[in-house]
Amino acid sequence: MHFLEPGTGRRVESSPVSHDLTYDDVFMVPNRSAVGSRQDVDLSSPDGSGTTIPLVVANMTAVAGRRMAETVARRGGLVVIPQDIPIEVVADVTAWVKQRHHVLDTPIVLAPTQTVADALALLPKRAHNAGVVVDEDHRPLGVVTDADLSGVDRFTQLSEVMSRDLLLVAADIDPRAAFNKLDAANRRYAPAVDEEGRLVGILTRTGALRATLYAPATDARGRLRVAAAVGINGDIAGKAKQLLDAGVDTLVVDTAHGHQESMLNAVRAVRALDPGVPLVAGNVVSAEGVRDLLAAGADIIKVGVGPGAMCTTRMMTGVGRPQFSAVLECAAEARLHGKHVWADGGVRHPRDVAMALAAGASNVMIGSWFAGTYESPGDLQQAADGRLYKESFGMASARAVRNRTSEESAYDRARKALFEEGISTSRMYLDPARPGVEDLIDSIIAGVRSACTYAGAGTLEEFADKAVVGVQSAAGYAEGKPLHASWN
Ligand SMILES: NC(=O)C1=CN([C@@H]2O[C@H](COP(=O)(O)OP(=O)(O)OC[C@H]3O[C@@H](n4cnc5c(N)ncnc54)[C@H](OP(=O)(O)O)[C@@H]3O)[C@@H](O)[C@H]2O)C=CC1
Ligand SMILES: Nc1nc2c(ncn2[C@@H]2O[C@H](COP(=O)(O)O)[C@@H](O)[C@H]2O)c(=O)[nH]1
Ligand SMILES: [K+]
Repeated sequence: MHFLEPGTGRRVESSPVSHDLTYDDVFMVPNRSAVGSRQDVDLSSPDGSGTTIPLVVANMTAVAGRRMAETVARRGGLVVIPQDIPIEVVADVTAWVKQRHHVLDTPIVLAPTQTVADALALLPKRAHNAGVVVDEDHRPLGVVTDADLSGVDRFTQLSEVMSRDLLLVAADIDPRAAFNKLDAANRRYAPAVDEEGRLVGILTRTGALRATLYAPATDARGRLRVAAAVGINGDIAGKAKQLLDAGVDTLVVDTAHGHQESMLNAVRAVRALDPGVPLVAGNVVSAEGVRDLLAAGADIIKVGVGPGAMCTTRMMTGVGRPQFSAVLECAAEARLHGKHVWADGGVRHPRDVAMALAAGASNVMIGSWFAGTYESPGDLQQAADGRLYKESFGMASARAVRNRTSEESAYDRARKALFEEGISTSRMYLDPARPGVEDLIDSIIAGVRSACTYAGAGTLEEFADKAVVGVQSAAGYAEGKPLHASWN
């Protein structure tokens, strides 16, 4: 990456300003490009994590669960299951994700004798908003959607309200053929069945389209990937070993202050296990932090102190660093050692992902933004004005600390409750135009693909190499925003 010198337009090595920068402070100028199509850009990461799009979902309890994990891995990203989840549950989630289909979504399966109330409770768990009613042999009998369930008594059996007019597709159908079939029949989705007619999954029209545009993130055996985090308290090596035995594909050792001795010891302990999967450690924001964590045995360094949407660290402590400069410095240091960094926190627009990649990140972590989707673990709630939302909270909030320390003594719990560095409740509204995490991924990846071609880059490494970044004023940033109503 080069900076743009204001006024001259020359490309220079170092920042034209003497302060640190965050995503909003910077912009990119286009370069001459030989990349003919945005679709030709290869977004797979060089960092060994196996992502085919540079997105990692942050290890936050309000964001990263099994539904998020399968859905994001199917599109090529990776989800980190948080350290607060009991190991047995992480093992279950890992096994479940690894049995998921690459193309078909996991259906909501209902019996004809179940009630409208049962279906209504389950439909919000899927962006496609449909349940498949099956017989005892798992063969589809009908489907139910919101439209079938509204205005009906809640105890009505589904056999009475389901739509029996089924369009079925073969589970192994070519995605493009499936898209055409659904489009021709003017259907939004179809249950997919095996040769015996048993339900395997559900395929939406957009799901079929996406299957032609994305490549799933898969392990050596072709199964979807999932990552998991460990903290730095207790028997870290023991927990890490259990996670590895459960089959997680990437281990993340995560703490607020990643540049502390207990963290370095934790990383050494996990490295000593010879994990055989990428070992991610953080969070730090300086070249020294990167060096020490790499020396302790990390493969990938997680960068970001304070940019997170749920994070109050900077307001509580004054500690942190504007994220663009933090990523730039840390990525440069990691590169000297042949290693990589993940940019963690503060992403609110597709452009932020592009800027993080320009600064040299090999993947970009997103937390809170994805909390406001159907796939996050929380219950879907409705505000007084009718808008749908989910609750989000920080991993260092009183709420998270209370859960994490439930086994500890009353004294320790009370002591730890004092060090709150995150917010306990935030409403993350679902965007009516993009309510599912895949809708957000579509928009982010479209932005990133386009950014690469503007820079003349066909890969992420080329992008980080060729990007030309300038520093802008708040007015410059504001100019880039769209206008949703007239000026006056
Ligand atoms: N990226 C970010 O900006 C931040 C992220 N987080 C996230 O919150 C989650 C919880 O992390 P964390 O609070 O580290 O909790 P952990 O439970 O992982 O433990 C932190 C350990 O580090 C010790 N410690 C020493 N100095 C600090 C410090 N300045 N801040 C925190 N702990 C310190 C603590 O001891 P003792 O309690 O005795 O001091 C404790 O033993 C993680 O997911 C983390 O990523 C939290 C804050 C900032
Ligand atoms: N200081 C805190 N940081 C937190 C907390 N919970 C999560 N985080 C960090 O934020 C990122 C995700 O950032 P986002 O802007 O996408 O939400 C996450 O990976 C953590 O590093 C917290 O309670 N306090
Ligand atoms: K913040």
